[in-house]
Amino acid sequence: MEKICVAVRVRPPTSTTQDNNNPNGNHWNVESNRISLHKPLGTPVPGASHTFDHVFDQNSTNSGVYELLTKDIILAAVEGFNGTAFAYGQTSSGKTYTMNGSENDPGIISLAVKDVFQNIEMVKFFFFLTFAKADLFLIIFMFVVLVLLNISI
Ligand SMILES: Nc1ncnc2c1ncn2[C@@H]1O[C@H](COP(=O)(O)OP(=O)(O)OP(=O)(O)O)[C@@H](O)[C@H]1O
Repeated sequence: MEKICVAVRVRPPTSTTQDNNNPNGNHWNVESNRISLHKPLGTPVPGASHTFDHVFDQNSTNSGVYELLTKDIILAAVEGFNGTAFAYGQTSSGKTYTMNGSENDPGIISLAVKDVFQNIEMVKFFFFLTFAKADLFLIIFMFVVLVLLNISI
């Protein structure tokens, strides 16, 4: 993952931003990692086409955004690296929705917290396995030594 990653997420249109002439209901056209303003439909507005590291269209989900942009930051944070994920945009653009989410589509914060605890549990489990294995090895070793001592006596 790059050190800094900038992504744009298009939110579904509201009744005031709805563009009924456009099949996806808004003026924004998303192609791969490029977003362009088309107004009217099929007419790109000059100078209003930009590329980003990622562009999520209006059908994207919070978990999709999390998987692509934030999961790696969280996994690195558990290993001790610093990382930040933040949402920026005009009012009602969907920052809170993306961060907090809804019941059906939990947001970045809850997915991140879940992953942090899941990772801690996994680290604890491997830690336990490592020491349990070491203990078992020691017990078998002592048993073999005792048996050998017994035989030689
Ligand atoms: N991707 C989305 N899918 C469905 N609904 C969305 C989406 N993004 C935003 N909304 C809805 O749009 C409304 C405004 O979104 P939200 O509150 O997240 O905006 P905001 O950027 O946090 O605004 P503000 O800066 O005013 O706090 C909310 O009702 C939210 O549920």
